[in-house]
Order: sequence, then C-alpha cells, then structure tokens
Amino acid sequence: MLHKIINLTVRDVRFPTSVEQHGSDAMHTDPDYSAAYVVLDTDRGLRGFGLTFTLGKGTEIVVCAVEALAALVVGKSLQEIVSDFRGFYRLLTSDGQMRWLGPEKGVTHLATAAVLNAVWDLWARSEGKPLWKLLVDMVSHRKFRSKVCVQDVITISCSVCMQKEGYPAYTTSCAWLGYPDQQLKQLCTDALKSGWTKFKVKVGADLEDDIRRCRLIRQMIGPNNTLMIDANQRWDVAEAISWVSRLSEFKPLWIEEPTSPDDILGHAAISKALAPLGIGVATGEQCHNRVMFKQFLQASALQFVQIDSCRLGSVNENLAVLLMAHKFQVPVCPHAGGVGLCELVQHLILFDYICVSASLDSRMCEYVDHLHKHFTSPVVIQDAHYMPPKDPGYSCEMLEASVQKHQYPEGDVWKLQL
Ligand SMILES: C[C@H](O)[C@@H](O)CC(=O)C(=O)O
Ligand SMILES: [Mg+2]
Repeated sequence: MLHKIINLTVRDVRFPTSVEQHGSDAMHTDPDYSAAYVVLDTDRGLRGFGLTFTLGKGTEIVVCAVEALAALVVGKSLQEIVSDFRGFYRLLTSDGQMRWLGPEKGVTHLATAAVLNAVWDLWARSEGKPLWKLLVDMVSHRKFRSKVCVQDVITISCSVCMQKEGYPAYTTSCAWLGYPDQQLKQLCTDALKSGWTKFKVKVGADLEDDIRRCRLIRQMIGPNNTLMIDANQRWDVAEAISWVSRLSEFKPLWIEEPTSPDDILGHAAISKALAPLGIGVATGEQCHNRVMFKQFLQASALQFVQIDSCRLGSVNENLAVLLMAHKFQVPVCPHAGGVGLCELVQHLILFDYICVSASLDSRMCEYVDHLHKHFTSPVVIQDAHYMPPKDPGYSCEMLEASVQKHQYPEGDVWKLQL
C-alpha cells in the first residue's frame, strides 16, 4: 500500500468508429469512440490504469481537465488516498480553482472519473484482486459503513452463481441508427445464434424509419425475446409520449433517454404516461451525479437505473447510486459499450448483485461488441452473460500498441484518416 504516485500521464486515444456508423444514434450521428486514458506510475513500479469515455474532439478538453487535476494526485501514496477516500474524492471535485467548472458534472467530472478509475485499478492491483472482489471483500470485512444496510444480503451463493453463470447481458450491437436494414438483419441473425435474447434498437430520428426497424427486429427476435429502444434525448416530453406510444405495438421494455437528461420532472411525466403501455423509462448514461439520480428516484422518473462507470465520479459515486437504487427498489441496468465501459462496469454490476441487490429480476448489463481487443483483460462473454473478470485491477489497461496506433493525431490510424 505504500505505493507513492510519482507520475500521471493522460493520452487522447480515438477510434474511427464513425466511418462504419458504429455507435450512431439520433443525436450522435458520427461518433468516434474515444478515451482520455490515464496511467499512474508509482515509486515501486506498480501502475494504475484508468480512462473516461468520450467522443472525438471532446477528448482534447477532457485531457486538459485531467492534466489540471494531476497535481492533486502526484506525490500522494495509495495508502494516503484510500485511508480517506472520501476526502480525496472531495479534493478532486471541490478544488477551489476548478470547482466552478462543475461542480461534479461535465468535463471536470469525466476527468475525475478517469483519475479515480486509475486509482481504484491501482488499489485492486496492489491487493492482487479484480476490483469487484476487492469491493466484495471490503463489505465482508465491514470496511464499508453505510446507512443502507447491505451486509444481510451478502451470500456466498450469489458469488458462486456469478462464477458459474455470469451476469445477464443485452446487446446494442445489432441496431445502431446508421446501419442499413440488411446489416440489422444479418447482425440479428448472428446474435440469436450466439444466444442473445435481449436487444436494444436506436430510435428517434424519423418515426416511419423507427416503425420499420422495430418491426423488422421484432420479427427477427420473436415475441418472447426482449426489445428496448433508445432515443438519446431526441424529443421533448409530449413528443416522447406520442412517439413511443406509436412504437408500443413492438412491446419495448423501456424507452431510454427519451428527453433531456436533466429534465427530471419531464422523465416523471413520460414514465407516468407510458406505464399503462407497460413501457418503463431508463436513463443514466448522461446523468451526471448522484444528486441527479437521487431526484430521479424520488420523483419516480425512471424505472431502470443506468449507472455509468465514467459519467459518475468513478466507483465512489457509483456505489452511492447502487445503494440508493436498492433503497428505492429500482433495478440497475448499467450503460456500457463505448470504449472500455463494458470492461469497467462489469465489476460494479457484479458487486451490485453479490452485495447489494442479490436479485437478477429485470436486471441486465449492456454489451456492445466493439474495441475489446485493445484491452489487456477484455471482457469475457459466454452465452450472453458477462463472466467475472479474474485478473487483478479494474480491467481498463489498454495494449500499448493499440494506444500508440490510435493516439490522436499522431497515431498511424489517424495519419491515414487525416
Ligand atoms: C454515442 C453512443 O454510441 C450512444 O449511442 C450509446 C448509447 O446510448 C447506449 O449505448 O445506450
Ligand atoms: Mg443509451
């Protein structure tokens, strides 16, 4: 634990996913999946790896914000940080010179996530455990004190179940908005063959297109598999209600991000209007902090909590949201995909199941089939389930060759594109 952090580097790593329309939705029509990728060096040689997910040019700004936070991290020992992790979290989020940019939202919060993800990775590596196990052991050894009592639901059987069967996942890879119908069909056929039973479709740009695409997917997957739809904030409240009502014949389980991610009462109105149709509201990938989640939960404005390992202030803030979701009995179905989000969030959802919810009812974690090959410990999916990671850390170390190749603008991939 006496690892002293002696250096922080951050790099702008981008993947040209927009070329083939991977990741496209009604609001992000040309997304280049990117990461501000952080490496912490310590005096004993152990390293911590973290990242935050972003898109394209925005990465430049996040990189600057991480650089601005570096001085608060370098020089500290891991012991010093984790013995008062709350204080360290506050140091990063309440720095007098930078707090005005947030607080706890936007670019500085994405940067905070990148740095703290690297610290958690370092901690888990120093203990020789995958992060989810570090968290589970902390609860078992009662290192967490929480107002929401979770200890009574910790069961060894939950852990054993995960090792055997893994955590259920759904796929978003078949139906990005920019994919032509033929591609949708082919991807759906392949996914069904590989055991996928839950599918998310992008909607929101054009109603007639949505009707055609949802009909096609519903026909492909049949009446018993699960369909979700995601509008990525495209509508206002009234429009969301009428648009989704038109899509209700395809029996979506949820509509994701129907309107502005900050409009809590708008989400509440949409939830209320769609409840009789059996459609819930899911949101969270752009819900910028625990206070927002608190109010979404208090206002019954969502029926599925989509935590995000990089939007919130790392593990610290995600744990608070998991506990609140448990208190309100709202299932957590994390946002993943992007670059590295699946690798990261699998740890949090395993912890949620083993130590907090002990339930798989209405619960599943997003999966997107892109960019995993760039990680040293990529996610393992078996029969549409996330299998618990075994390697020490938080699973977000990237292969150095991949980083060099995709670093913007000097990497080979970008030299060819620019
Ligand atoms: C821009 C991203 O691809 C976004 O569409 C992801 C998303 O909404 C999701 O995975 O859900
Ligand atoms: Mg989404």
